This record gives sequence, C-alpha cells and structure tokens, in this order.
Amino acid sequence: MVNICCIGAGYVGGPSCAVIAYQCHDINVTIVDLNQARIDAWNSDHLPIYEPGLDEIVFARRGKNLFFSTNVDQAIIDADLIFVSVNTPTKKTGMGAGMAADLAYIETATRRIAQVSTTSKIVIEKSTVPCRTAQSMRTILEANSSKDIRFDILSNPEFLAEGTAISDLTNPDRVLIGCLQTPEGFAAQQKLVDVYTRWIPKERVITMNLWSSELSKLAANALLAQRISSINALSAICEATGADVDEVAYACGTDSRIGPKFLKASVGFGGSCFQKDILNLVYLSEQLFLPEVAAYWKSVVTMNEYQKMRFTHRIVRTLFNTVTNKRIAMLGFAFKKDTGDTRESAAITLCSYLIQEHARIAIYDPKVSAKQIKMDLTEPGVGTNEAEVDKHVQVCQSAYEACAGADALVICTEWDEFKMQQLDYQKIYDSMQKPAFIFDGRLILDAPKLREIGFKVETIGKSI
Ligand SMILES: NC(=O)C1=CN([C@@H]2O[C@H](COP(=O)(O)OP(=O)(O)OC[C@H]3O[C@@H](n4cnc5c(N)ncnc54)[C@H](O)[C@@H]3O)[C@@H](O)[C@H]2O)C=CC1
Ligand SMILES: O=C(O)[C@H]1O[C@H](OP(=O)(O)OP(=O)(O)OC[C@H]2O[C@@H](n3ccc(=O)[nH]c3=O)[C@H](O)[C@@H]2O)[C@H](O)[C@@H](O)[C@@H]1O
Repeated sequence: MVNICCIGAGYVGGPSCAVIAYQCHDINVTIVDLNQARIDAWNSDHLPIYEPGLDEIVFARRGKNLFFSTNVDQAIIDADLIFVSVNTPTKKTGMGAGMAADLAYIETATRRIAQVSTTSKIVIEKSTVPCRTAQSMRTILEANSSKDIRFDILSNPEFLAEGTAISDLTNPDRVLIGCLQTPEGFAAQQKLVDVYTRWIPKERVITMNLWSSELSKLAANALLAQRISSINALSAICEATGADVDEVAYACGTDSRIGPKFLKASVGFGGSCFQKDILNLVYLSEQLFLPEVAAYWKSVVTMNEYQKMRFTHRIVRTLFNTVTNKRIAMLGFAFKKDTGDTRESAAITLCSYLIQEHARIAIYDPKVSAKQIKMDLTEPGVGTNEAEVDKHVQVCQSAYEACAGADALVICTEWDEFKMQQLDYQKIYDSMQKPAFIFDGRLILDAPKLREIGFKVETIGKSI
C-alpha cells in the first residue's frame, strides 16, 4: 500500500490530500500539522475550514485511509510520498520584508524530513514558492541522504480556488508536476502522475522541469490578478463616463482570445495568495535585476489598493463627506463567497478606513465569526486598535440585524444570500435611516429595482 503524508493541514493540504484519499482507497493518507487545535478540528464534526463538499469527502474516508495527526515524525517515517503544504506568507521583517516569501516553514519541514527519514522519499513541493526553492530543499535533503536513502523532489503547485476547492480538485483544468530532468527525476514524477491519473484524464496532467513548474504557479496567479486589476481600472473610467463595467466586461469577454472569466469588477481582490504571490514575483524580478518587470507586476497590486481606497472614498463622499457616528452595515467579510477565509479581504481595509472616519460598522458574514473579525481588525499594520474596534464594530447574526437603523449598506462579499432573490430589500429599506444608501462593491444587486424601493444606489463601475 502506498503511504502519503501531507505536512500542513491548511486550506490546501487538508482538501487536496482528502481528495486523494477519497479517490484512491488503497492509498493511506496522513495529514499532519503542528497545530493541535487544527488537527483536533479535522478529527471532529466541525472541520477547521468551510468548503462546500469537503465534509462529505472527509467524513467518508476519515479513519479508513485518511488520518489527521500531530505526529509529524511518524507520518514522515511511514510515507513514500510527502507533500509539503505549509504556509509561505510574505516576510514581515528582514531582507525582502513586505515582498519576499517567508520560507522558514518550508525549511523547517524539509529539515524534519531529512532528520527522521529512514527510507527513500519523494518530496513534493505543494506550497507556492519562489522559483528555485526546490534547489534549497534538495540541498538540505541531499546533505542527509546516504547510499540507502535517497530523496527525489517534485514541484506540484496547487491551483484550487477557495469556495470551489473540491470541484477544482476533483475536476481540475490541469495538474502540474515538475521534476529534475534526470532518470530518477522522471521516475519520481511518474509515481505522482500515477496517483493523479487515477481520476484525472492523462492529458490534463502536465509534466515539465522543476523551475518552469514553480514559476508557472506564480505566473498563473499574477495573470489572474492582473485581469481583475485591469477590469477594476476600467471600472474607474466607467464611473466617470457613464459606461457600464458589466457591459464592457461582457463585450471584451466574448472575444474568445480574452474569455469571460476573471473580469468581474469588485471592491478589490483579496485572499491569501494573489498579493503575496505577485509581491513574490516582484521580489524575484528585482533580485534578477529586472526593475521594469518588477514595476509592471507591482502595478497590479497598486491598482488593487487604489480600488479599495476609491470605493471607501466614494462611500464617504456620497454620505455627505462624513460618516462620523453613522451606522454602516457591511454585508460580507470573507474575501469571496463560499469561504470563511478572511485573509487579505478587502473588507478589512474598508473597515479600518471607515473606523478611522469614526463610522459605526455593523458586520454580518454567514461564515466568519466575531472573534475572527476582531482578530483581523486588530492585526498589526491594519491601523486600528482593540479599543477602536470595540467602540466602532458590532458583529451581527443576520443581514437584517446589521441593516436595522443603518445609514448605508455596503456589499463586500458576493454571498448568494445577499442577492435580491434571497433578501427582502423592502424590509431592509424600511428599517434603515433615510436617505438609505446601498454601495454594491460586488455588482450583485439590481440597482433599478432598489431605486424603485427608494434606495440611493452606488455600484462599482457604474455611474448613476
Ligand atoms: N489557500 C489557498 O487557496 C491556496 C494556497 N496555496 C499555497 O499553499 C500553501 C499553504 O497555504 P494554506 O493551506 O492556505 O496555508 P495554511 O496557513 O492554511 O496552512 C498551512 C499549515 O501548515 C502548518 N505548518 C507550518 N509549518 C509546519 C511544520 N513544520 N510542520 C507541520 N505543519 C506545519 C501550519 O500550522 C498550518 O496549519 C501556501 O504556500 C499557499 O501559497 C496554493 C493554492 C491555493
Ligand atoms: O494560489 C492560490 O491561493 C489560489 O488563488 C486564487 O484562488 P482564491 O484566491 O482562492 O480565489 P479567487 O476565486 O481567485 O478570488 C481571489 C479574489 O479575486 C476576486 N475576484 C475574482 C474574480 C473576479 O472576476 N473578480 C474578483 O474581484 C475574488 O472576489 C477574491 O477576492 C486562484 O484562483 C487559484 O487558482 C489559486 O490556486
């Protein structure tokens, strides 16, 4: 029986390896983490992350061929293939602070593999890393290999998006596997190909060299984020001219060379990866003495910051240039729908800015807890402290509760339950201060219908 170990039971390690266990009942999958609380949650009825379809998959295989544990060493010892799926956040201090990826977790995990392994392993870089990280991992592993133990290293970046992780993993556009172009490298690559092709058509499993594979992951995220920044830049022109950003996106997206996806204007992209990975690419470009390339990719992040600021300025301007003591209902705090993840969510920037303008914010998100919201708003660098958050932020249990008595309602996340078919906007209007304003940062509402009710509506990428 093949044994797989996954180091890192997070948003990637958990779902991606649970799907392997679900698809391959004859493979033993052990997902390990140093975080006891996280592992306890994976072993409980309430999994630590919300992802549609994940519960079914975990509950079907847990205790059979899918295990969650904090015993990292034992899982490494038992494994034939080891996925390294630890976090690679942006460095906060030291060289490259604010841009480079912090590879400390990768290094610790790699050293652990080197120290405790008693048999040969295929080590798979699943985390998103700067190009050539596999070289450092290899150096650490090779320093510990002997004639009895060898380590082969593969790059197998993950392309799942949160909220659709299970369908992305079950039916991916492609799986990418990079290896050293040596006979041993190809043999290791084939072993991983053999796992994925158990449920993914062969032609979708792409193989290439290690460095191309590592760079492709950063490139894919940069290209996706660039489309959003491009449509968001156009949304500013739309607001100033009377063009409608949804119409412009449709007109452009029907060109088969452009395509319709990732052209939805928004309050700004969030999530743990787009900004981090672009900054990582910027840093790499700078290190390679390519300042023009660095500046080009940096502008994607700059435009995203601008979009978030532009939207908050529009809120303040529309509310007669002051939000002091005004109640603003914020619907949605997660960085996108169908996830409870708030990392880099645009809502955090919006809240921080509005708190500094002395607004009172009533937040409702179906999957984000009050504790998480408060933690996010008091993180160093966000610009708001605990006292300010306690004074200015109320976390509500429903959209209706958040909107009651509010001067304005802001849509931050595109949850389906905020759509017109699901919320009674007449009831909301009746409960709000007048004039009642709506700021649609996700283009999910029918502005003309809302205006019929009596709302004053402001939508990203549309002028009145
Ligand atoms: N979140 C996402 O949707 C995607 C993330 N990625 C990439 O995947 C990687 C992981 O991301 P997430 O799963 O979101 O991070 P995460 O923070 O949710 O999970 C990482 C886990 O690794 C654990 N960990 C760190 N060092 C460890 C060690 N030495 N031994 C055992 N456990 C250790 C942490 O405790 C944590 O639970 C990152 O490089 C990210 O860029 C790639 C595609 C999608
Ligand atoms: O490396 C990663 O972490 C992942 O990053 C993104 O996935 P994710 O961040 O989970 O979610 P997306 O659907 O890409 O959305 C990212 C942000 O962009 C925003 N967005 C997305 C699409 C769009 O048209 N407009 C837009 O504003 C979303 O609301 C969200 O805030 C990529 O889509 C995944 O392929 C990748 O694996």
